[in-house]
Amino acid sequence: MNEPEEYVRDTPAYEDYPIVVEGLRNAFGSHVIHDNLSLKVKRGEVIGVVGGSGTGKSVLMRSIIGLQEPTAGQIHVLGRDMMADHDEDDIDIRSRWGVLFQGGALFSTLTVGENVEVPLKQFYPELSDELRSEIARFKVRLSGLPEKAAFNYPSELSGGMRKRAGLARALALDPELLFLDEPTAGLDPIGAAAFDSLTRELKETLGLTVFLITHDLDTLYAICDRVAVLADKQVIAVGTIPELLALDHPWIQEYFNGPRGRAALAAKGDSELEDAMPESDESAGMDSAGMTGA
Ligand SMILES: Nc1ncnc2c1ncn2[C@@H]1O[C@H](COP(=O)(O)OP(=O)(O)OP(=O)(O)O)[C@@H](O)[C@H]1O
Repeated sequence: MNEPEEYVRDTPAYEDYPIVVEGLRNAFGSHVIHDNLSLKVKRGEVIGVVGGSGTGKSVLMRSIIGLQEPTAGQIHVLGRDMMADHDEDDIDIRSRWGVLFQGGALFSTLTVGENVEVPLKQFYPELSDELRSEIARFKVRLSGLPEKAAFNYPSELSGGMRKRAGLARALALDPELLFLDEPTAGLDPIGAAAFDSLTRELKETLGLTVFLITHDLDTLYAICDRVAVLADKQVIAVGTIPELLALDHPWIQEYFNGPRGRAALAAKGDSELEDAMPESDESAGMDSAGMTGA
């Protein structure tokens, strides 16, 4: 099966890195999205994934959770080789992560509670209706919604509430990994900040590892332990924000050191980070390639 020994389940490296992507290639016809892309996600971290529009952030997430079959490369999730032939264990592995897709992807004909019950029914068909409904209502509350929202249809909720409903469904099975695709897109700044706090709080209390695709600089500063930057078909750098600020890659400088980046930093009010920020016309020393795969 050509599996790198160190990432097989129950080994220390698998414990440290629940998501390991190596040499990934994705292409749609002649359109190459990823070429030799590698990324290791540490257990217990919130990793932010950023990059220009169309750089393949969502395709990367879909590859990791098995919704997109890559052309080449290796992906290990929780010690499982995602490129290997599917077997019965795949049912088990899919119950160990939760996903909040862009837009929430809720079933419009089901109530919020029924939406949360969908994965419970799929993976635990033996649960009684009563217990399943009770678990769903608990997840709704855990996501910061009033319990009565469980009885609403998605169309009856605000955009922010729908995101929380999607989060409740992502948490239905007590996952170890949480994938969030642009969770604060479309939310007002107060709603976005509240969602960020909730994500951080859930990560701390539930011990989650969070893979977070975002364009939201405030979110990066507020809750991400490290940030992975997609450009040129690869992850060109991974690190803390101060580490990324020290790189002289033009996209990274433009992103973090441009007007919106500086505004987000000022809003964060972190003097240590501000000290790490180079002057806008200064090019700092570290080579971006050196950071890749950290
Ligand atoms: N199923 C598909 N068939 C063909 N092309 C696709 C498919 N899915 C994605 N693509 C293309 O792959 C590229 C990367 O898409 P992806 O949605 O991952 O970008 P992204 O970085 O998440 O962008 P954004 O920030 O705008 O959401 C885009 O050019 C997109 O058109």
